[in-house]
Amino acid sequence: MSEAGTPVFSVRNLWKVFGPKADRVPGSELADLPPAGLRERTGCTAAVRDVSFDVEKGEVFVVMGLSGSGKSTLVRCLTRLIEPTSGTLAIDGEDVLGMDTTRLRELRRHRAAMVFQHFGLLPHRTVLDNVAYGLEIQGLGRTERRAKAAELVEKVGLSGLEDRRPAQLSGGQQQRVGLARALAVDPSVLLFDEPFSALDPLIRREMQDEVVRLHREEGRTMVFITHDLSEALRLGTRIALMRDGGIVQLGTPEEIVGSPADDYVREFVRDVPREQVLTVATAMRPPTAGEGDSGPALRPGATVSEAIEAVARSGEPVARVTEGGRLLGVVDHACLLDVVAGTGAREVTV
Ligand SMILES: Nc1ncnc2c1ncn2[C@@H]1O[C@H](COP(=O)(O)OP(=O)(O)OP(=O)(O)O)[C@@H](O)[C@H]1O
Repeated sequence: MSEAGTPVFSVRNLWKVFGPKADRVPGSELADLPPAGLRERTGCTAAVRDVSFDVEKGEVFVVMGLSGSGKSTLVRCLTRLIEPTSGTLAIDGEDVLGMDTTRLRELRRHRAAMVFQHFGLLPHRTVLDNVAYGLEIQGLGRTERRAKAAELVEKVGLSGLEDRRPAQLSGGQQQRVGLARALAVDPSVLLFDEPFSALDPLIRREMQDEVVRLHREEGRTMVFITHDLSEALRLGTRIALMRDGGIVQLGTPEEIVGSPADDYVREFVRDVPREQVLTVATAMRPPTAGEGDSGPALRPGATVSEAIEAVARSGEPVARVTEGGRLLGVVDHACLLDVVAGTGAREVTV
């Protein structure tokens, strides 16, 4: 159990193997075969391979990886839309693998709402009725559910479009309806399966901002699948980077970019502008005598890029990193340039 209390999801040694006699793979010597070898010997694919992690309350947990790395299978296992082959899985401390069909239905409807890439809206219903749909299933009366739906339509920025049908909306607007519908049931966790990948870049960016805003305002727990690194870095509190069914690294964006776990991750993040992800808390050094007296003050979470701007604007040689009035360290030109150049920057401790 973590400081934040019971995790929303707690996943241990989870496997999903597709193919004949899949059960024999986890825990046997077959489990150590590389994907091609496993396929050759058994005809099986290990889409999720011995994966363990917790999703903490209030975080945006991003599952990232290339096509075929196992992202969708993993997230579908969380609500047993795909049945795991082995392992353990709990939501809010309750065993998911032991749930009967009624409890599972309740889990998918109320506790873990999914937002898909293809919006799955009902074409003959209006925006308002699409949003109210989840509440109808929950058995809420008509007046009550329309009032609640109107509130959510406003929350996702669709006021004025309540009476339109899905075909009369843009892709981004349709995705907002999908989002409002998922929010309507007030789930403990929202699961997003590449929800924005079909949208054009500007709208996609707008929807990402929407997710950031919703997260900030409501602190809702989210699990977000993407194959897009910049999306993962923008949205993720933590990122699980998958390869061949396994998690190769699980960490904050700063940990993944600042301390890649292996060459694969290093290659993956090679083109990321480090100064936009790494923070002054990582780049700073202890002050020498008198250095703490002047220079712009930054919070430890400020990015190196923000620090460069602050130092340049102030004309001072250093910026101070402070928290609650306390001086934590300073960043000078050399510290900041080290990060940009990727030279000698302190490793981020995980
Ligand atoms: N029903 C299935 N039967 C057999 N193999 C499957 C099945 N579903 C997925 N796989 C395989 O499992 C692996 C992981 O697939 P998955 O769809 O989870 O990956 P993904 O990372 O979500 O990919 P994408 O980004 O392309 O959606 C792939 O090798 C895929 O071919």
